[in-house]
Amino acid sequence: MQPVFICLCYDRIRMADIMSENDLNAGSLLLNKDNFNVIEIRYLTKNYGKFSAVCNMSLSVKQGEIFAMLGPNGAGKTTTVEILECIKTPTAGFISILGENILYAPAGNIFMVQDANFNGIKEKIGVLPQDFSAFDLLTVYENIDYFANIYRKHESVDGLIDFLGLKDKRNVLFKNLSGGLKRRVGIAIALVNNPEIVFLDEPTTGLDPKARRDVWEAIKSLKARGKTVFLTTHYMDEAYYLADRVCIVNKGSIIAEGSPEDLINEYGGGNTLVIRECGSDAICRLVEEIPESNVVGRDVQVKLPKDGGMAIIAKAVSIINSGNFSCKELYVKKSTLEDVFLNLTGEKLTERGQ
Ligand SMILES: Nc1ncnc2c1ncn2[C@@H]1O[C@H](COP(=O)(O)OP(=O)(O)OP(=O)(O)O)[C@@H](O)[C@H]1O
Repeated sequence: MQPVFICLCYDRIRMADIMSENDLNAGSLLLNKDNFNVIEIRYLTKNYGKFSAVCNMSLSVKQGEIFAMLGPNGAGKTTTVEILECIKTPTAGFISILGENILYAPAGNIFMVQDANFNGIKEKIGVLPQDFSAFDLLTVYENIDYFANIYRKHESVDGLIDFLGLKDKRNVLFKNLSGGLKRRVGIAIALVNNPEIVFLDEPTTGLDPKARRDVWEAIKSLKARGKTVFLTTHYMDEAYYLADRVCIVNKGSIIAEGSPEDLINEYGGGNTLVIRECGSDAICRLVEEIPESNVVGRDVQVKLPKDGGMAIIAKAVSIINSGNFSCKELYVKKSTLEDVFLNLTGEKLTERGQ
C-alpha cells in the first residue's frame, strides 16, 4: 500500500500528496554519490489543533554545507529543527537524517511512526537550542566537560575550548560571560559528541554586532571542520553571509530556496541606482530623460535592469555633469534577501523578524 500524506493546512488544504514506495526508499533519496543529502524532508507537517505550524514542507541538505532556514518570528523554524532533532513529533511526513529514516504516516485515522531510530540520529547530531543557557555557577571548562561526559566517546574539552577561541575564559563562570561568549560555549557543547550535523537555532539573536560577527566566524569554522550546519535565523544578513543555500519560510511553508545570490537575482527585483539630494532642477531632468526614475523624498531612484544597467548609470552621470548639478551621493544599492522576502510576501522580514 502506498502511504498517503494528508496535510491539514487549513488556509490551503492539500488532500493528496502521494509518495511512492520508491521515493521512500532511502537509497533513492540519499545515495547520490556526488551530492550526499544528509537531511531529507518530504511533506513535513506539524499541526497544533487546527493551526499548521509547518505545512507540507520538503527540502534537502547536502553534506558539508551551511543551510539556513530564514523567516520571521512564528514562521515554523524552531518547530522544524526540533522535529529534525527528534524533540518534537510531526503530524505527518518523511524525514531522513544521515541515512536514518523516520516515516510519520497515516494508518486509518492515526499517524504511525515507522522505522524510527531516534537514538541513532541523536548520536550523530549536535544542537544549540534557541535561548541556550548552561550552568551559571560552573566554569566554561566544567560546563563543556559536564555535557561531554554524557557521551561514552567524546571530543577533548580543551580541544573544543581552543577551537571556539575560549582559552582565556576556560576558568570563568558561565554567568560572567558576555552573550557572544555564552553562545560560543553553546556551540562547543553542541560539538562534544563530534556530530556530523550541527543544528543552530537562532544562534545570534540578541547579540551586539561584534558578538554576532564572532559567532559567525565560529559557524564558518564548523564548515571548515567538515560539519554540515543547519541554521535558523530571522537575520537576512546572517543567512546571506553564512549560508551556501537558504530556504525562506513564511507561515509554515517554504516560499523560496536556493543560494543567496540566486534568490536575490531571481526575486530581489534588481539593483537600484540612488541619486541623493541633487536638487529640483536635476530631478526634473532625470525624470524627463530616464523614464524609469522614481522620486523618493529628495532623491531619485532608478531600478536597474538585470544586465547591470551601465547605460542608465552613464546617462544619469552625464545629466548631472552636463547640467552642472551637484548631488550628495550617487550609488548602486544591491537588492538583498530582505527585498526577496518583501517581493514574495508583500511584508518586511525585519518588521516581524525582530
Ligand atoms: N506547542 C505549541 N502549541 C501551539 N502553537 C505552537 C506551539 N509551538 C509553537 N507554536 C506556534 O507555531 C508557530 C511556529 O512557531 P516556531 O517557534 O516554530 O516559529 P519560529 O519560526 O521558530 O519563530 P520564533 O523565532 O518566534 O521561535 C508559532 O505561531 C507558534 O506560536
